[in-house]
Amino acid sequence: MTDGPAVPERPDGIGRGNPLPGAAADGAGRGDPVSGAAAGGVVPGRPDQPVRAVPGGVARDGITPAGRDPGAPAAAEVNPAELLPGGPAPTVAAATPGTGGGASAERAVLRLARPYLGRLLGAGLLAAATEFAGLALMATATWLLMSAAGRPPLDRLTVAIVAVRALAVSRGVLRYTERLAGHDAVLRMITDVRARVFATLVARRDATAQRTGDALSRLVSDVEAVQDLLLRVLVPGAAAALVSVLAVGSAALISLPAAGVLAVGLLVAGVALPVLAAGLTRRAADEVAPLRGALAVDAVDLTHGAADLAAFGATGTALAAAETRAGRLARLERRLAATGFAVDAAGVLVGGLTAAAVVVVALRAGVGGVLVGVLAVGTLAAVEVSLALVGAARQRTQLRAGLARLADLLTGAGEPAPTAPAGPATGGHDVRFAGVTVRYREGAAPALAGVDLDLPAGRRVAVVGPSGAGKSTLAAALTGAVRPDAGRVTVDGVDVSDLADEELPRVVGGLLAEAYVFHATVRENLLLGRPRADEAELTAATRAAGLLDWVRAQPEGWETVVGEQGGQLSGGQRQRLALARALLATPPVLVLDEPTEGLDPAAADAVLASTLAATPAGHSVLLISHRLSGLAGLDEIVVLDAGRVVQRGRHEELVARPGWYREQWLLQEAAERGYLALAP
Ligand SMILES: Nc1ncnc2c1ncn2[C@@H]1O[C@H](COP(=O)(O)OP(=O)(O)OP(=O)(O)O)[C@@H](O)[C@H]1O
Repeated sequence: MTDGPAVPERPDGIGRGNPLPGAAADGAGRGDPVSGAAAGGVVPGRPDQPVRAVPGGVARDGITPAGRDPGAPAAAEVNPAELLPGGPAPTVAAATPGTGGGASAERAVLRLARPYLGRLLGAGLLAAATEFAGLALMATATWLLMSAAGRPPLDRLTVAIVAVRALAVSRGVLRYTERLAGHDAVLRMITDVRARVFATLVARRDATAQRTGDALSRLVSDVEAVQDLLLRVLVPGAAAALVSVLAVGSAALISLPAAGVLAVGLLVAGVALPVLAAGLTRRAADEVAPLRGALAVDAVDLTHGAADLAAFGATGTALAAAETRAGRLARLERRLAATGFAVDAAGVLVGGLTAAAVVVVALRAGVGGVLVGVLAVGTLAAVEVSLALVGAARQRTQLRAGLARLADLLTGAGEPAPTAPAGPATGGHDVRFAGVTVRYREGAAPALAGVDLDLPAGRRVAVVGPSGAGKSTLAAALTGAVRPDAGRVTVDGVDVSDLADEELPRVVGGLLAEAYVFHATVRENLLLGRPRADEAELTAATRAAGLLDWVRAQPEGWETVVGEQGGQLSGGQRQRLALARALLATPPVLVLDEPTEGLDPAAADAVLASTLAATPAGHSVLLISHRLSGLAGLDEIVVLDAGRVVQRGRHEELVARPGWYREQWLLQEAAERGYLALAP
């Protein structure tokens, strides 16, 4: 707080509703860098359950405000597609969340590969050609060596010699082009996927967007799972299957029975072993991706929250919890590696046995010595190629969890539904709180108790009151982050909870607590408010928020990068940037939770005045404020205390009456003028 000693301090503010795109608090809530004690719930003085976010707000102690379905999908107010250079994303079909539905998650993710299908197919064919060239090289070289042992005339060997050279060279060239084509296709695709994941995370209102470690893991590991799925599973898997068929066909030209034995060996190596490998590794693999995500969260929490953990004497406990998780991950990875080695060894055995069986069968079928050698070596090479399917199956199993998480994310919030405000929303809406009671926990004192409030179109109301009075809960009830236990919050007569997730943000929006500023340019941060805003609109909003002079003073102007979490800005500049973004969105019902926090009194007055002036006439404003200065122009001021409305009226009426408002106003006035000693 910067408003002087007379202004009550805020509590840590956990549970502040935050329904805006990009306004997700980085962690559990205001002033809580420990992100909900994710590292095992170790923060003293806090319940040991992790903080859980509900759409639009974070519930402490894993308790969702009564009545709110924690599983309800969050709406993406910003259309992620519009943030991307490539235009709208292909729709991702529903994947079963958290699924056993690895295949459906795969399908959902693979839909993203559609634009790159041609390139991927090319890469697959090149991979098959590479493998087949290797197989043919082995077989031809064997024929050449064995034939040469009989010292035939050179011209009988010439074709084979040329073929060996050609195959050796072409194999290298093919391998190179296959890698080039495969990586080119996949890197193009995952760049796109990563951008979509980022945009989706930005737009989400739930826990995913609140946990930077988890978000990082999604952006890195889960997206890499897509890369691995294509490069290490599908492309080599398809190539191995194709080459196996070609190998059996080639062997059949020499001996049908030998080809039959080879087919059986290839089926064991290419089908049975992969199924076995997948089965053996599935359970451990399913645990690995979430554990990696949790460890990433631990790392972020331990780093960002180091000072707080140390201050609370909780560093040791937090480290121990993270180490336990790391130990579990290491054990799982060791188990996966051991299983992998065992299956690989079985694969080598299958290769040897198949080659031996092929030799026996070929000899019995009367195949000549040189060709038996060719069949034996060809079999070894073919089985080796098909063993790629074992690796692919194992890899696929390990990717399931990451892919499912990714599919969940993109399915839940990545749909390019036209939820973003395309331009200034016009027309006002009537908001009404009728007897609203909110209780965060059964038996606890209500955060709001029977609150009535009218906010018709065009009206401007301030909600003030001491810390913990329920001001933010009031805003959260309006944004749908908290559902009342009793009473109703309605917009144009429709209960807020009956409005579709994407409907409400079109009507109600603004600046809520701890708006998040992204490690991006000023322009990009602002465009979250209105993706298609033009220069004039950016300028107007930034001017109203009191940030325009600063932007103009920067050498990079709008393109100034603001640093991670807006770290290269002062607290006041961050707040103004967030405010400008909220103003750009121009929701018909503008909620402003402490819009001038972090600004000095003069700047706060100026910014509040220009903000109110910038709000279109028909739009209503719900202003939550600790500062009482600058409220004189508002239609109504509602004073909350312990969840109840204790005073209401216009500024001049309230300062004339004894009560909390008058006392605080005098106190703040005195404090701001530096006359604290004279205050009553
Ligand atoms: N998610 C939550 N879980 C449990 N209790 C909560 C939660 N959020 C708020 N509360 C409690 O509800 C009451 C009202 O909190 P609220 O944040 O609405 O107050 P406020 O007036 O906005 O306070 P401040 O001005 O300090 O931000 C407080 O007692 C607070 O501890």
